Amino acid sequence: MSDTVESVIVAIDGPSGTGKSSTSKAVAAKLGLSYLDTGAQYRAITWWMLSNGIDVDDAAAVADASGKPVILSGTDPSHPTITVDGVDASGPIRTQEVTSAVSAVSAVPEVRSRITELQRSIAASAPLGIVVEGRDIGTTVLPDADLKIFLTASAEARAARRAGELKGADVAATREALVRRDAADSSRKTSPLAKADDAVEVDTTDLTLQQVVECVVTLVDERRAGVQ
Ligand SMILES: Nc1ncnc2c1ncn2[C@@H]1O[C@H](COP(=O)(O)OP(=O)(O)OP(=O)(O)O)[C@@H](O)[C@H]1O
Ligand SMILES: Nc1ccn([C@@H]2O[C@H](COP(=O)(O)O)[C@@H](O)[C@H]2O)c(=O)n1
Repeated sequence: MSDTVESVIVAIDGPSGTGKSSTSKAVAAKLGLSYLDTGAQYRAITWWMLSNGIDVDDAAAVADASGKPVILSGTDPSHPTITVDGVDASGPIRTQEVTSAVSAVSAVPEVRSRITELQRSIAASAPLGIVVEGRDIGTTVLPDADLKIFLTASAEARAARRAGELKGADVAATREALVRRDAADSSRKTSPLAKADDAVEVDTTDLTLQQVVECVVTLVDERRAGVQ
């Protein structure tokens, strides 16, 4: 009998604020896997467009420029990093300006094909496996993932979580902004936010983060043991 553990690929998708990043980082850390935040990559390319004077509502201009920035993602779950042209982008990609513009940029097919290629090559080179989180990982980026999870939560719970993070933010305005972003991400033509047919749906509304992490770790263990 061998002691080697086979590499595993876990895809975690879902709308904004459902807990994808927190869950994915914790699961990857617990299982010794790499971690990739694909939303950070779309934010990074959006930040580059804004910084370089590209009109993000001009899809042709965004498409033309989409090959220019060099985006690098560090995949250690305890210290994920992202750089654009060698510059640390982890702070700037979280600004309101980027959050408001990212859905327009991520809807451009040339942006998606470039970032998807990057994501696949990162996943293929993860030594022990990887947890990749986003909107289209199970449907488009890694359709052969060993385990696909689709996280959901009520808009109220998600808004309360986000408003708690952005101290003093108005919950109703936060709810409206995340519902608007989800609608844009779900309705774009190219690989919209969607649950893969074979994904396990986990409603996190009434679960603590720890409960969600335990649930996903159990599902990974079951897949590794060959349980369906
Ligand atoms: N099950 C949970 N219960 C309570 N709070 C949670 C839970 N999961 C995550 N959170 C909190 O909700 C907030 C949003 O979580 P997180 O950033 O992981 O979501 P996300 O799905 O990655 O969001 P986005 O797609 O917008 O990046 C964070 O403050 C996180 O600590
Ligand atoms: N696989 C993905 C991941 C993200 N996006 C786009 O990026 C935005 C930001 O994502 P966060 O997870 O950081 O909130 C998101 O709203 C999508 O527009 C995507 O298209 N595909």
